[in-house]
Amino acid sequence: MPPRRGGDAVTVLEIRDLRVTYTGRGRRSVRAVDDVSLDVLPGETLALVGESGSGKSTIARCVMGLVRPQAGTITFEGQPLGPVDRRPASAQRGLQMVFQDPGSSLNPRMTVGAIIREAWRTHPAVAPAGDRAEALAAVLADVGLDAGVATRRPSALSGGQQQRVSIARALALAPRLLVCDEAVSALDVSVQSQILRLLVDLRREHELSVLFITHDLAVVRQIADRVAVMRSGELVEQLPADQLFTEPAHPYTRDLLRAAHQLEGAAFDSFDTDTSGEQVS
Ligand SMILES: Nc1ncnc2c1ncn2[C@@H]1O[C@H](COP(=O)(O)OP(=O)(O)OP(=O)(O)O)[C@@H](O)[C@H]1O
Repeated sequence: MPPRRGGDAVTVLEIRDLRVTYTGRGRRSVRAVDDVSLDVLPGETLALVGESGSGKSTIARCVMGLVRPQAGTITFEGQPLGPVDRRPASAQRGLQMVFQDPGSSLNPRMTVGAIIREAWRTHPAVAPAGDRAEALAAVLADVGLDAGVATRRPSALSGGQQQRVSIARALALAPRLLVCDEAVSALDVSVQSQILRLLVDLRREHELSVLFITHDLAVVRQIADRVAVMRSGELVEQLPADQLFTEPAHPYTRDLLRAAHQLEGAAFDSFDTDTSGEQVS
């Protein structure tokens, strides 16, 4: 099936009428995602925002095949996606995720080099044919890490370096879509900015599309082209990232912005009044 078109561009990820209800033992069920439809277009970063518990991570986990929706479809480059173990290798590899906490998503017993070689072992179709040491150094250089990092374990690295390793592991598989779930939330603000700049550069260099999940609207300004706003499992609004800050239509989006202003104070205001027109993409 050829990839479908959303406007003029082929849709990389198409989510239609997605519904997820969690049913805990002896507890009431939670409708985490309620008939959500979204598209991610080639080369764009779509930010999925909303307060804690609004269903953002559940959508990411459905996209990655880790949660099975009760209803709806997810299509990647025109191919409907099922649970992760039933996905073709090309779709498993083409869709990579970067988690919030690299400390727990990287195997602490493996060196950085072994972590990346393991990714290639799992997906031999994209493993380098020639000198692996050279390819490893190139992947690490892509994320701003020295080749010497390959012999170290994640615990010997800073949080920012660990997140760079997570991104390198994803990049090693030549993905087309990166799903980042609160990928900078655990980092200091200055390190956050470095990782966000790295993601912006990599998106351009590697022609990636990005689904970026965050509760932090200041982050949206730095990375997103478009924004989808979630509340209590429902999608309340989709709009260009610039408009989020200037003309949010939905009252809930305005509440989110107001809350962000109160939290971030002057630092957030400076984002809002920045008219330098500096491009991040
Ligand atoms: N495994 C689970 N079992 C039961 N309920 C769950 C499970 N995972 C999430 N939930 C519930 O589903 C709803 C949506 O959670 P989800 O983690 O998707 O939201 P979120 O917007 O990503 O929030 P956060 O940023 O806090 O993770 C919440 O009410 C949450 O408590």
